[in-house]
Amino acid sequence: MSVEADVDLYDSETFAALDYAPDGILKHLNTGAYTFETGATLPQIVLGYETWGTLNKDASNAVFVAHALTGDSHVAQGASSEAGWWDGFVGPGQTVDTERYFVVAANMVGGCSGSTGPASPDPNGKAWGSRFPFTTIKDSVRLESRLADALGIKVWHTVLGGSLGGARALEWAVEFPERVRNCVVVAATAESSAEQIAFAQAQTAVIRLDPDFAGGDYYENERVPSAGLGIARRIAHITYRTAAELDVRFGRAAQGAEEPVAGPGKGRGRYQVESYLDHQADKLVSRFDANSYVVLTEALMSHDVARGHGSMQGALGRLGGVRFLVGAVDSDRLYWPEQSELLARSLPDPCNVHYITSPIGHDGFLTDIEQLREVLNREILT
Ligand SMILES: CC(=O)SCCNC(=O)CCNC(=O)[C@H](O)C(C)(C)COP(=O)(O)OP(=O)(O)OC[C@H]1O[C@@H](n2cnc3c(N)ncnc32)[C@H](O)[C@@H]1OP(=O)(O)O
Ligand SMILES: N[C@@H](CCO)C(=O)O
Repeated sequence: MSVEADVDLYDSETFAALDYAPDGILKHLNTGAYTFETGATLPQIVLGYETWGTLNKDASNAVFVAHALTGDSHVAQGASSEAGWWDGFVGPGQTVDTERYFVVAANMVGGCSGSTGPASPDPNGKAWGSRFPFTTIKDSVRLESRLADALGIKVWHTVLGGSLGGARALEWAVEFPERVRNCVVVAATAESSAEQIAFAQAQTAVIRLDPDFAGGDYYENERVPSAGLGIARRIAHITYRTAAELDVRFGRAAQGAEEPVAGPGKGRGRYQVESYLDHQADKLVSRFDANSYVVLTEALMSHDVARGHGSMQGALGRLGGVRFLVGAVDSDRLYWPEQSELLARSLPDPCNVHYITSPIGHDGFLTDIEQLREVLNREILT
């Protein structure tokens, strides 16, 4: 059970009393009106965020952790009863040591975990639904800069993330190079490739084709687009793992007593791997909003540091003052290591890519992030 405190940016006294405590508990900041990159304006954007540790006197120990597509601000357990998704990596005495660093994580605008998104009410109390503006990663970091302002953080010691979170970390550096000392980009790229856009489009298309999607305005209906969201997750989850892992884990085995090769008059059972995908789909459907999935997926499709800077070189060339650590999963078939290599050699100070060795593929940035502990603690979080 999370304690929630609503905090208004403009009520600085209340904010000062609440901003640093307790660890891992969801808080809200009303950042006011915001005009999105594409020109639409919403009268109010609230960011849900969590913090761990204490900001030091000169505000030089702040670390921003950016979550991935279906992640959230609950990076580490802290004082909450719920485990965090990077427990063991972020926490007291961990790689990102919350006894030394003040860690901040914000739920991305457009999501469904505490920040304003399509399910949030408009001024008349009706969910934004289909009227929620197209959102980009640049929007995400521009809004997060208001949170940094409110917390008194002029410069992040480090911005850090994997996958969509890595894209957010990189955009932080591109948008605000003077506000980022170190940038850690894991399993992410400088732009979404044609193949990444293609995988994503298959997911958003299947959600939109679910009759229960109702054009995005389903919040007052009895049914929500669970089927479409579940299929989107299945497509996505296959890209997060590898053929080799699925073969070793499941092979062609049947799920329990189910018979995938059915005789006459028999219903067909499932292979284990089908049951596994069904489970991954059901889990996401139980915790995620379909509109948010579309908004965040399309934000990732739009990812291109070059936009507004002429070219990738134009965007990255300005980052001479930022120290980078680029990480990749060696078996990642969604965010190809070659793309991380391209990013690393396109930086003003070209660097090596540090590899997570894992048979899992893209999700290795979640399951095996500890492999970056040594290099992170040697080069960045020293
Ligand atoms: C950045 C973020 O996304 S943070 C937010 C948390 N993120 C997520 O939850 C994302 C979705 N999950 C994932 O991406 C992955 O599950 C990870 C990366 C978190 C964990 O990976 P792994 O430890 O390798 O878990 P794995 O993929 O094996 O899944 C295990 C689940 O599959 C289930 N499972 C395994 N085999 C089968 C099967 N044959 N039939 C049905 N279910 C199965 C397990 O029971 C387990 O269920 P549970 O998660 O409900 O306990
Ligand atoms: N499993 C991760 C992978 C996406 O990067 C997620 O759902 O956010």
